[in-house]
Amino acid sequence: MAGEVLKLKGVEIRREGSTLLRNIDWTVQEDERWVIIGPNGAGKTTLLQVAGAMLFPTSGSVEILGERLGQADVFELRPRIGLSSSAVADKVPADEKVIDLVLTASYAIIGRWKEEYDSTDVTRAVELLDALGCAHLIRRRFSTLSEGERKRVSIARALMPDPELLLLDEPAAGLDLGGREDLVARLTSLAVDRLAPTMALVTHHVEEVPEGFTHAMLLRRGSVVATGKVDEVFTDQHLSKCFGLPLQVERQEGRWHARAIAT
Ligand SMILES: Nc1ncnc2c1ncn2[C@@H]1O[C@H](COP(=O)(O)OP(=O)(O)OP(=O)(O)O)[C@@H](O)[C@H]1O
Repeated sequence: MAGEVLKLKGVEIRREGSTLLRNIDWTVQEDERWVIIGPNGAGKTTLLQVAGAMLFPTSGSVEILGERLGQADVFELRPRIGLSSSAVADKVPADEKVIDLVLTASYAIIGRWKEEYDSTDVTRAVELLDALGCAHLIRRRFSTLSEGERKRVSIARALMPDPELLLLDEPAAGLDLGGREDLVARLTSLAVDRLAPTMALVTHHVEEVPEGFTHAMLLRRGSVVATGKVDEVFTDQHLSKCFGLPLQVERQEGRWHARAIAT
């Protein structure tokens, strides 16, 4: 069996009297691809921040890539994780160039300073941007990009350190229909690539789940509604409970669709 990449036990996050995550148990094996779904405010981004070693739990234990959060050096751990999130994008300095934003992922830092990069790093960054359809944006300032362009650049950045764990927070948000379908196709290729990193993807929509994603967790108000293999988790009953309205879900040619049932 492949190794454990993530192991969360009894994780709670509390802030200002609110419980953002409640008693979360989550184990992710190396060859698994996870999707985390839930309504606004369910705690999805918070969970991904924990998995990305960006947030420490108030209680419970977290192991990431065999390292225990609280004991491990996060500055050594973070470059092993690729995280694409608007929480990262929001921290980018206004004058940061796209190429520098991707390059600095090698050190898991934001904002180019005096670090040295060799030609191999630059070539890799350019190739990743090209693969995500962003070659023409290399010299642009990140702050001037459209929402969809930012998403693609953020994914290139997340892949730059050749991560062992890839975390994507709402990668399709803000993309137009063509952009969404293009991204879903790229993630499908990545999901079935045996050499690709272990992945966890956050979304609000089952329509955005790429084929090849093996497992799902449904979150509502900080608690797990259902977790396990995608086929067993994506049921009318589980999704209706998760989103708080009667839903019907179906799978056609590998893609999922959900809609409200008229009452
Ligand atoms: N510092 C804080 N203090 C109090 N509540 C907070 C704090 N930070 C986040 N929250 C709340 O925690 C909840 C979970 O937030 P989170 O961003 O993880 O949800 P989400 O599922 O990603 O939501 P969305 O789908 O809207 O992006 C939200 O209700 C949010 O308002």
